[in-house]
Amino acid sequence: MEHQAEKSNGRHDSDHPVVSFLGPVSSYTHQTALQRFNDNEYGFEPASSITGVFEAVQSGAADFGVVPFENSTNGAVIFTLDLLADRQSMYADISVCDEAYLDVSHYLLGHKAAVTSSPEMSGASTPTSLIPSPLKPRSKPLSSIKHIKRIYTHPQAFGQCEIFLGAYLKGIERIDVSSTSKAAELVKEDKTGTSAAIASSLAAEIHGLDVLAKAIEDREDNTTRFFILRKGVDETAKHTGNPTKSLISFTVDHRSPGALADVLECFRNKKLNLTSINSRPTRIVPFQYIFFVEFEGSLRHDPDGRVKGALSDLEKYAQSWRLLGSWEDKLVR
Ligand SMILES: O=C(O)C(=O)C[C@]1(C(=O)O)C=C[C@@H](O)C=C1
Repeated sequence: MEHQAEKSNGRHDSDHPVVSFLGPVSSYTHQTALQRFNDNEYGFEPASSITGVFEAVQSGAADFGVVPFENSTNGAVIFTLDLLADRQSMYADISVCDEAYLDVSHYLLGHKAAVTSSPEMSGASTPTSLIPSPLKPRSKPLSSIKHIKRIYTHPQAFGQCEIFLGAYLKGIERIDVSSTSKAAELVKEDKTGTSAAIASSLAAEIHGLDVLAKAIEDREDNTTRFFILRKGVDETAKHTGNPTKSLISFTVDHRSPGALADVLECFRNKKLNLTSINSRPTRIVPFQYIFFVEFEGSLRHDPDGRVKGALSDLEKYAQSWRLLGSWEDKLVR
């Protein structure tokens, strides 16, 4: 039976706008794309990297792009921040037009050991003076995983499963790959049966892998936030009356004391709540940064002019800045 998510559906006719996502199929980004865009109305195209999604949107090969932005357990997705930093002005037309949240539950996938014994290990770490009360993993292996010699996944997923990995797979080689679904693909290809992937239950179904452990994420509330990208701004979009958020990037003069505080003050003065702040190296001068600030509000619906006011004040303190987009706040509080 073909799974709905097995199709990247490859529709390219003008009737179907194309959505580019970090693939291959069954990645969490793919699942988010399917959740956000109706399968009958859109074509879905996997990209092999987050860069590929940005390129597809900037070139017009795709109408929309879906990229991970941050995870509630492990923080910012630096690949996406680096692309939004756009140091070489390669993605000048890209804007963030929406966000989507996905509950992320990771599975350990692989091939069951030829002789299946019980899962032996208790998962209880020995308390040490340094860690007197080690955290207990939320789940345990369903069968023995003693044969596992290497684990593949996306670096974000490793960071979300540290307790389980520390308890049951300590010291096992970790191999970073471009997505969790790529990891599942590689494990399927490894005929030695000694590789495992951290990926979704959907990836297990699609690649026909054995589930060695379920729900191995450190926290039950593990959630990833994704951005929806498009080229330019949809001037026809109607304001729904729901709360909005915006994202800007900026640089400041690093020799000027308080320059960053001055920029942040622009938002405080206009009573605009900040919802996230991140930074990445400029890669021009060591230890100088491009900052990202997300705030509640939108320039396109700004009845009391607070956003306009903050952005015009910011002109005085930022060396350079860019409004990366505004969208409807989708966080369920
Ligand atoms: O690897 C995937 O499946 C992805 O869609 C990427 C990604 C991420 O970069 O955060 C998405 C959700 C999870 O947080 C882990 C990985």
